[in-house]
Amino acid sequence: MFARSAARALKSQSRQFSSSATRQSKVAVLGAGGGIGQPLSLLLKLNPHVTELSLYDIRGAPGVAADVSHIDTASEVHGYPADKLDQALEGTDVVVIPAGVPRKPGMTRDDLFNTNASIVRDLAAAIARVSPKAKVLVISNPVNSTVPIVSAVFEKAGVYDPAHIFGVTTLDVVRANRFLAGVTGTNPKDVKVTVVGGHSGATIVPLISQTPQGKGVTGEVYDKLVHRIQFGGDEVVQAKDGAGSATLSMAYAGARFTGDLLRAIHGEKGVVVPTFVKSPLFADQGIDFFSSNVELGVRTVLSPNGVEKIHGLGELSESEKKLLDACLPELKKNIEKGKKFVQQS
Ligand SMILES: NC(=O)C1=CN([C@@H]2O[C@H](COP(=O)(O)OP(=O)(O)OC[C@H]3O[C@@H](n4cnc5c(N)ncnc54)[C@H](O)[C@@H]3O)[C@@H](O)[C@H]2O)C=CC1
Ligand SMILES: O=C([O-])CC(=O)C(=O)O
Repeated sequence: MFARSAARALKSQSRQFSSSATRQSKVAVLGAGGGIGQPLSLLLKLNPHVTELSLYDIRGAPGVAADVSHIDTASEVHGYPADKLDQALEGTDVVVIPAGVPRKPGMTRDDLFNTNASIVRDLAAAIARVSPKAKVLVISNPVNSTVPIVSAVFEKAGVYDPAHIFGVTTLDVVRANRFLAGVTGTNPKDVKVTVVGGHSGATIVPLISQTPQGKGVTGEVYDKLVHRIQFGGDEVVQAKDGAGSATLSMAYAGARFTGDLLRAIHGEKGVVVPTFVKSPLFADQGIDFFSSNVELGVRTVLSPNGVEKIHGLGELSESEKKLLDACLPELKKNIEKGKKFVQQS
């Protein structure tokens, strides 16, 4: 009896092992030659779920690919120059987009719209054509507008699955965890702040009251903490003094979110993280994209893997309700701007 159940357990274990070992995940990075793209490609080379890494940029991707490909992990790496976008996208499961220009001091993320909207639109059109089932992770700013742009392009192409398109807001979570740990003298690894809304200034809403560490943070300390989380990007832009915005922390955040999604794709249950997606939470107010905790996973409708479940916001403090009130109108404008851009294209 014991021998039979032990044999059954062993068989199921080996099936599990072989299915995860043989599952292929091809990940493409569009904008791989840039400040984020290079370290992001490096970190993805270290992820055991990535079996093939496809690096594309209008400048420098073959060089980055040659460099990263010497790292002694199992994945294959290929670099593609400007005229080889379709080849870069063929058969991809996940496409991460950090292509576009970064801010300089004095600019808002929305000031990047004129340049980045068309870059993201054109890359999205190529993904929709070549690899329509890929999960698309948008890093390029302004995220509040570029995610609606990618979604509208997919919709126009007739291949839109809202469960497959994600705005990467993980850097806001990373900052919130680090800064809250800083003011409370705790270890950031034990801090888990949910950040909701969007990804720019007042649209970034950290739910500090929902963490055990944040409960005692009030008054001026709280106000300064929230401001630092909302404007952490500006802190880096100013410190870099014209040389760009966050690249290393963003590469970490991008690799972390990609890793979370890959873990879910490879069968792990209960992977719940904030990300900016098509969302019902404030759709009745005309805001149909919103970042909140999302369970990543396997879906049975439309096609597999992606957004499994969108969580509500939970209980908010009075301060958080005010932050949310300030977030919504700005977010709505940013989303509408993205949608209108594609309609008029
Ligand atoms: N979501 C987030 O939390 C964050 C987003 N960002 C955004 O990420 C974007 C990239 O930032 P960086 O890497 O610092 O900029 P960067 O200028 O260093 O790199 C951008 C790369 O995109 C490439 N590129 C431009 N047009 C392209 C196209 N059509 N196809 C493929 N590649 C193209 C450029 O050649 C360059 O290598 C910016 O829009 C920035 O605002 C930055 C930090 C955090
Ligand atoms: O601030 C920027 O322009 C880049 C960014 O999105 C961030 O660092 O959060």
